[in-house]
Amino acid sequence: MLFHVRMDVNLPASMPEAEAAALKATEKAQSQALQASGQWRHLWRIAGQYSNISLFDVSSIDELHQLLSQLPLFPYMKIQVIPLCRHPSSIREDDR
Ligand SMILES: O=C(O)C[C@H]1C=CC(=O)O1
Repeated sequence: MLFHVRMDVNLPASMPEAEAAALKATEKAQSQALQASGQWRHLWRIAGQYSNISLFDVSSIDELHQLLSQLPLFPYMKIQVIPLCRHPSSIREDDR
């Protein structure tokens, strides 16, 4: 199942820089492991914002929730999820 996910990150201004840097480093490692596993299929930065657009390929909405809620930055993100299904006119075999 494919999901389009938008994540907007909002770290509190009061968070010490070292704590923010550690959170971002852990998040990066976790996101790269999920990309390597194929569950986090694409990751793009939204230009000019501390936000990303991602494509997740998981077997259920519960798996997606589990995965997103375990991200280190989860407490500081607003997340929007759009479920995707195959478009009948798509020529891409992996669009499912
Ligand atoms: O930077 C972000 O958009 C938030 C998050 C997603 C991947 C990652 O490394 O951090």
